[in-house]
Amino acid sequence: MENVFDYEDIQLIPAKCVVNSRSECDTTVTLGGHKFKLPVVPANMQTIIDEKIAVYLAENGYFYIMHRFQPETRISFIKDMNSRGLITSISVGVKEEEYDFIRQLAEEQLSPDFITIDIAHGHSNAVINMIKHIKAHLSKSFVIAGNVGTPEAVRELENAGADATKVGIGPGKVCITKIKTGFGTGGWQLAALRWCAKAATKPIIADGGIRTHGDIAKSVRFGASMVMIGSLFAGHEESPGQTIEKDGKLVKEYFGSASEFQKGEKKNVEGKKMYVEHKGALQDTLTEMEQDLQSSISYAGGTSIEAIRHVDYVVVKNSIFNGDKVF
Ligand SMILES: NC(=O)C1=CN([C@@H]2O[C@H](COP(=O)(O)OP(=O)(O)OC[C@H]3O[C@@H](n4cnc5c(N)ncnc54)[C@H](OP(=O)(O)O)[C@@H]3O)[C@@H](O)[C@H]2O)C=CC1
Ligand SMILES: Nc1nc2c(ncn2[C@@H]2O[C@H](COP(=O)(O)O)[C@@H](O)[C@H]2O)c(=O)[nH]1
Repeated sequence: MENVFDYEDIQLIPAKCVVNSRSECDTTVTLGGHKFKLPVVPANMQTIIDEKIAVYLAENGYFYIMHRFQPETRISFIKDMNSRGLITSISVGVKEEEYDFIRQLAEEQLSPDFITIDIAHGHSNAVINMIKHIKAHLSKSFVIAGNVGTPEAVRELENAGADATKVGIGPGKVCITKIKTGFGTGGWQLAALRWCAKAATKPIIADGGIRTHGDIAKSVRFGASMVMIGSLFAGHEESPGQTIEKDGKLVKEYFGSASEFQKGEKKNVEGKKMYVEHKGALQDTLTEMEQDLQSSISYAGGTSIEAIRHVDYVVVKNSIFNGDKVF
């Protein structure tokens, strides 16, 4: 692979503006036949989403993916969302009991709108077999499979029946995969996204490494239909997890799904725990993201997300922040 780069190495080049106000720019996106307000989904992690946030997001037109770390609650979650007329979007793993779970959903005629297979190393027979199992039992569910970091993996999962693939191994804020294993897309996630997107025939979700709202536009430019974000969504009033006071400031915990805190044991740990600044209301962040993306669209010289996909860019190796701290 030549010409690797990451989010902070890239600047998109402005094109002539065609709107009189940024409010004319449309940030909506369609995935799996459903229209969402933003091409953004909060990470399916236990300190990022819970049932209450899922309901809020679905009721307000945002995409969500519920995590899989309280497996016994998934059926009642689906029934509750169905009773409210809301989109159902859950996660599964690949262990034997997950096969039974999919069979149970089919028997109870509970077909989630979206099922995400959430595995660290998604380029595997374990994921391919699970995609086929879901498609055999719940043919109407839109299957998102991951995580992967190569075009070969994208092709194989798409060929197995995945409706979308999720790209990103190791770029996450609480990820230590790159340090513990030496593998992944950490440090070159945006280039990996472009590499994968060239092979993809179905939507790609870019997962991990987004540190600023501008990184959402950059992801779209390099082939993402949607981005998954953890750290920017951590620390809100509504976020699950403990709030504590540190050096006179309120902070909230954010931990990796493969951390010791999540697993309850020190085995194959590839995630850590950190504290992030308390950020206020979730909706304020969503609103700011929408405004910033509207502005991105205006700089792209268009009126919709599509305009961003075609802009030129320059590589300014590690220099765009010029030593400035972003947040
Ligand atoms: N996006 C990312 O960079 C990463 C994300 N994560 C997140 O952490 C959570 C836990 O992930 P994961 O450990 O996959 O889930 P699980 O603990 O549910 O493991 C799933 C299955 O895959 C096996 N497995 C896990 N890693 C590997 C590997 N590298 N090679 C072969 N088999 C493997 C496990 O067996 P065994 O444990 O016995 O090996 C298990 O049978 C997920 O939410 C995932 O998204 C974790 C790491 C990286
Ligand atoms: N290597 C690990 N990656 C993890 C773990 N838990 C979650 N994740 C991934 O991170 C993103 C969120 O990234 P962020 O940069 O936006 O904070 C998440 O969607 C997962 O793909 C983990 O324990 N280890």
